Order: sequence, then structure tokens, then C-alpha cells
Amino acid sequence: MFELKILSHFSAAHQLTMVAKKCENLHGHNWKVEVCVKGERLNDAGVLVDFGILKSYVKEIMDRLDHRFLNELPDLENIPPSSENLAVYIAENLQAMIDEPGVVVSKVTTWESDDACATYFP
Ligand SMILES: Nc1nc2c(c(=O)[nH]1)N=C([C@H](O)[C@H](O)COP(=O)(O)OP(=O)(O)OP(=O)(O)O)CN2
Ligand SMILES: [Zn+2]
Repeated sequence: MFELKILSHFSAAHQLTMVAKKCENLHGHNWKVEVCVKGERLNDAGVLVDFGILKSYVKEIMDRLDHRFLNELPDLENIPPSSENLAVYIAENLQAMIDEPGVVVSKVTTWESDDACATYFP
């Protein structure tokens, strides 16, 4: 089994209710994102997926989130934009883009600060 990891980032604003009171106020984060994909078979070029292709998929997803007010994104309608839900969103959207047979998203971690992150294992 092989696992690849891509690092990326986006900056966005959000509000969260039912968490810490201060999170109800409009505020933002510079999210750091770690994305892992796994698979058993290498292609004829000796790679699971070209890092460049993987980065381009992840960049496309980051562009949908970057400099947005996440609570108003149609893609996240009625979904609280917590770090957990953002990890799910990134994982599901990336999986839908991956064309390579046998390659699956294995883990997405969203760091909303230097000391707090959420990880989703699809
Ligand atoms: N499980 C989660 N808990 C919280 C999330 C989340 O996405 N998942 N998000 C928040 C808020 O986004 C909030 O902005 C961050 O809160 P918090 O870490 O408590 O605040 P600070 O970054 O200011 O850190 P301090 O340690 O308080 O300085 C809250 N919880
Ligand atoms: Zn926040």
C-alpha cells in the first residue's frame, strides 16, 4: 500500500453556533490542509498518482473556499463550516475528481490554527 500527502491552504471567514460563544462572531482562519490518498498499484510511470495532478485537483477545491464567507457557500448549505465538515467537503470533492483506478482519499486534516485541527478518515 502506498500513501501520498499533499499540503495546501485557504483563507476564509465563518461563524459557528453551538460551539464556543466567541465563534458566533464573524471571524476567519488561515486553514492549512493535509490531504492523503492511498492505493496499492503504481502506474507504468512508477507512481500512484502524479503529485502535480493531485495538487491541481486540491487547488481547484481550495479555490472554491478561498476568501469566501463559508456560511454562505451554496456547496455547504445547512452544513456548519467547522474544520470537521470542511475536511469532509474536501475529501468528498477530491474523491469525485480522482480518475485513477484504485486510488482513494484516505485522510484529510484541516488545521484552523497552529494548535487545532480536525481529521476525517473517509
Ligand atoms: N471541534 C471543533 N471545535 C471548534 C471548531 C471546529 O471547527 N471544530 N472551531 C472553532 C472556531 O472556529 C474558533 O474560531 C476557534 O476557536 P478556539 O480554538 O477555541 O479559539 P482560538 O483560535 O482563539 O484559540 P485559543 O486557544 O482560545 O486562543 C471552535 N471550536
Ligand atoms: Zn473559527
